Amino acid sequence: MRKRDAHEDGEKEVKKQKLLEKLGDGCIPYLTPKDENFYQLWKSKYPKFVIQKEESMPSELHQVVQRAFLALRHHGCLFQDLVRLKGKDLLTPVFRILIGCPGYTYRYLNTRLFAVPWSRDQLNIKYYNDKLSEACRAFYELNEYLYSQTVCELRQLEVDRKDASLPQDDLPKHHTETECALPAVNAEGGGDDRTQPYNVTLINYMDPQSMSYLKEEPYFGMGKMAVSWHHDENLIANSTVGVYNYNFQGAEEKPVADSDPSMWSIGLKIAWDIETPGFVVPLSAGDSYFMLDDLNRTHQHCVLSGSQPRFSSTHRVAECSKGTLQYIQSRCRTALENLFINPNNGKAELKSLEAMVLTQAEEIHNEVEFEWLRQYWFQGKRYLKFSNFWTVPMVELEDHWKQMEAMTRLVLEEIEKEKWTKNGTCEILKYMMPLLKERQNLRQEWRQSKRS
Ligand SMILES: O=C(O)CCC(=O)C(=O)O
Ligand SMILES: [Fe+2]
Repeated sequence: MRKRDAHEDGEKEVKKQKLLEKLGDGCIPYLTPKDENFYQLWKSKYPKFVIQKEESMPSELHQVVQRAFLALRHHGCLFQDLVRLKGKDLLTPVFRILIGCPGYTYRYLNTRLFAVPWSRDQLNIKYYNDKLSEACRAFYELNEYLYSQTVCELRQLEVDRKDASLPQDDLPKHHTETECALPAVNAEGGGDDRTQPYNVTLINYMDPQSMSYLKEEPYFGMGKMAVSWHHDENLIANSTVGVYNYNFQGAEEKPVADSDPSMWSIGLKIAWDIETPGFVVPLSAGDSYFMLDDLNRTHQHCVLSGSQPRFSSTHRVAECSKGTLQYIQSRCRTALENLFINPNNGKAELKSLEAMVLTQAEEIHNEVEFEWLRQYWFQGKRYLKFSNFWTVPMVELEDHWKQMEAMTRLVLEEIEKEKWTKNGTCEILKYMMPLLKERQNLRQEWRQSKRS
């Protein structure tokens, strides 16, 4: 694990313990739609959380998306992730797959997920079968739709903010139609990070009947959690998260005549605040919700389990400056620029022995090994179930990595030669040693932690 992550985890744990202490045996109140002040609380403390009810989305899109979810499940294409939380390796209770822009990845809780590419006609991607190809296309369409709705909702938010001084209804709006004839979000013009299109969706699935243990929500007593309190990580600052919810009648479940199945809900709370009541919003099949603007930063959310099996498609703007295939390929090219194959004898040589050049290559060596190759291969063959998209690039990255291994050996052989002054060797080692040590530690960590 990265040192910074460990440090942040530690700080968070201390803060959390303090909150729980302050709370003692009591619980903080939370409100649901059954409570009188629910809508007022929504408007005052959670206005950037918005729901669009099932009716507002075209019914064909519901059908296509719901069929896609079921196809993923039918073909065994959803997986529990081994994530790292507070220094422990844990399997997520929800089963997941990342779908998104070709070549994009999303990193959460020390795990990098590789997007199964969503299909656009012009792309030459071979899917394992038509059903999975259709499924990826469905999430592409859902993504376009949710993005258009996000733009509307952000505009509405801006209008509401400007009108805040004017009297308003008490009820937050449930949009039933696309209402895009509103002023632009960023009237000043220029790019607005908040309205970047979603580039990936993380699909979640859980059947509570087959989960023997789910954690109880600890602060409010909201019930069993499928996903614990968190902020979504690794997103563009202030970008919205848009989620489509689909719970359905499971095969083994016996419908009970007079008691409703308990509903799946989203819990929201203000981060590190035990004064403001929590907020629980039940979801029906086909509802979508949006965490607009900076809501994901100021608030935490959790998913409270209902009794039915449930899918969600969570669309996000992943921060991908170091997370695309294009990026890592170009990094590898940079590292390998220092490698020269002598045409006379076919031997590998280093072009430069400058400390900075060598160090950069070792940095990239670590990056491609731990952030890409090990992450990919640890997740096994899950991506092959969909398409051939990642196969060739991963073989190529591995090939680059092998060349970098050779480069490291060349440096170490080189500095053993007698011609080097002590200072020269020290200079190189001073920069390289930390990276080589990091490599050794990370290799050991991977061996230990992933063995389980
Ligand atoms: O399933 C949901 O509604 C949200 C899940 C979630 O919070 C996440 O995947 O980050
Ligand atoms: Fe989340």
